[in-house]
Order: sequence, then C-alpha cells, then structure tokens
Amino acid sequence: MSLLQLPSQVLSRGGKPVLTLPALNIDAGERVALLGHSGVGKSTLLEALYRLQPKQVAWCPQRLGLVEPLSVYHNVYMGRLPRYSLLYNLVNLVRPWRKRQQEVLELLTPLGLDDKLTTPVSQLSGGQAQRTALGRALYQQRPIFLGDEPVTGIDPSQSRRLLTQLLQAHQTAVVALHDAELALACCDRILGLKQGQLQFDLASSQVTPDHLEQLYGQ
Ligand SMILES: Nc1ncnc2c1ncn2[C@@H]1O[C@H](COP(=O)(O)OP(=O)(O)OP(=O)(O)O)[C@@H](O)[C@H]1O
Repeated sequence: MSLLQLPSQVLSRGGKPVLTLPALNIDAGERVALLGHSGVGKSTLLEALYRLQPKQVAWCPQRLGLVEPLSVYHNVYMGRLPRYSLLYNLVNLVRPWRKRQQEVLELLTPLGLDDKLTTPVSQLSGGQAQRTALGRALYQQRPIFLGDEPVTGIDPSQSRRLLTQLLQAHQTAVVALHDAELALACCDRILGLKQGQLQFDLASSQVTPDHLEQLYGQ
C-alpha cells in the first residue's frame, strides 16, 4: 500500500531548482535511505515528503530545533504538545506531570540519557542533543519517521543500534544518511541522488559497490 505519493516534479530550494524527480511512492512498511553528496537535495526531498502527511510523521530535521534553556524532559515532551490542552502543557512546564516524566524517563534509558532528564539542552554534548531529538521523535508515536541524518554526531558504536531502534519503532521510515554501509545494513530500499537527479532506486540487496562508486565519484 502506497503511503507517501510524490508526483513527478522539480523540487526547489531558495527559489532555485535542486532535484528533478520521477513520481515516487513510499509503501507502508518500507525503510528507505537517501544517499548522495552533501548539497544534492536529500533534505529538500525529505521536506517534500513531510509536507504530504505532516500529522503522520515523527520529524527529525538536521537542525534539531531543540529549545536550549529547557530540560531534556521538556524537549522530549514537546513531541506530544499538540495532544494535550494548553493548560495541561503550561502546568507541565512549571511542574512536570509525574506520569509524563516517567514515560519520558523510560524512553531516555535506551538512549543513554536517563541521567539527563532535568539537564538543560544547552549543557549537553552534540551527540546527547542529537539523542534528545531522537527521543522527541520517538515520543510522538507516529507511524512514519522522517529523519535527516538522525544518527550523525552519535558515537559510531551506538549509531547502528539507535538507527535500528528508530526504524523498529515506526511502521515506515525515510532517512537521509551519509554512511552508505549503515544505510545498506539497516534499510531495505536505497534512493541514490546525484547532480539534481535520482540516479538509482534499488532494493538494498541490489546495490553494488559500483553503484556507490558512481554515486560518490566525480
Ligand atoms: N535556505 C536555502 N536557501 C537557498 N538554497 C538552499 C537553502 N537550503 C539549502 N539550499 C541549497 O539547496 C541544495 C540542496 O540542499 P539540501 O539541504 O537539500 O542538501 P542535502 O543533500 O540534504 O545536503 P547535506 O547532506 O549537506 O545535508 C544545496 O545546494 C543547498 O546549498
């Protein structure tokens, strides 16, 4: 079943054409990786997919959008702001609800952030801030995960485990990745972008070293 249907089009950024794409369908249950050089348009494509179904998407952009003076707890809680009333959210800002704090704490434990619940994001390392943003996306409990380099900046020994956890927590996922090996290990479909075009759209099992060399070569 097709979940995200992007018609054939030219995607632009800042008024300039970036990517010329054929029609793209993302089916329910797929784990898709976007690969290609920096600046090729991976974020632009992710944003176009996000606009199709914003309410179904746990969105993890490259610029994390965390509120630095607020705690890790409050930043993760923000994933569910639209679910609760304004009053409930305001009370939570001053005196966090115990039930919500417990939920967030359970979610932070596998992310290695359980001791940072009350720490302001401004006092976190880059990798810890990245994992806070992943926690916020997971807390949304939405069926589609769209992540822009969601594990970049995270210790390589943890990045594969965290990406796997993210993919398992969502029915369908599209992630922009810089690490082709990680993409092939964790995703079942790879979209290779080069010079403003979709160079290939293949099952991971069909991607060869030649495909990757052509994608990343000059
Ligand atoms: N706000 C903007 N205004 C104008 N051009 C932009 C803007 N943001 C990005 N671009 C340009 O659009 C193109 C595609 O950018 P995009 O961020 O989608 O690439 P990307 O593949 O995600 O890059 P990276 O891997 O570095 O994150 C790039 O050439 C970039 O310079």
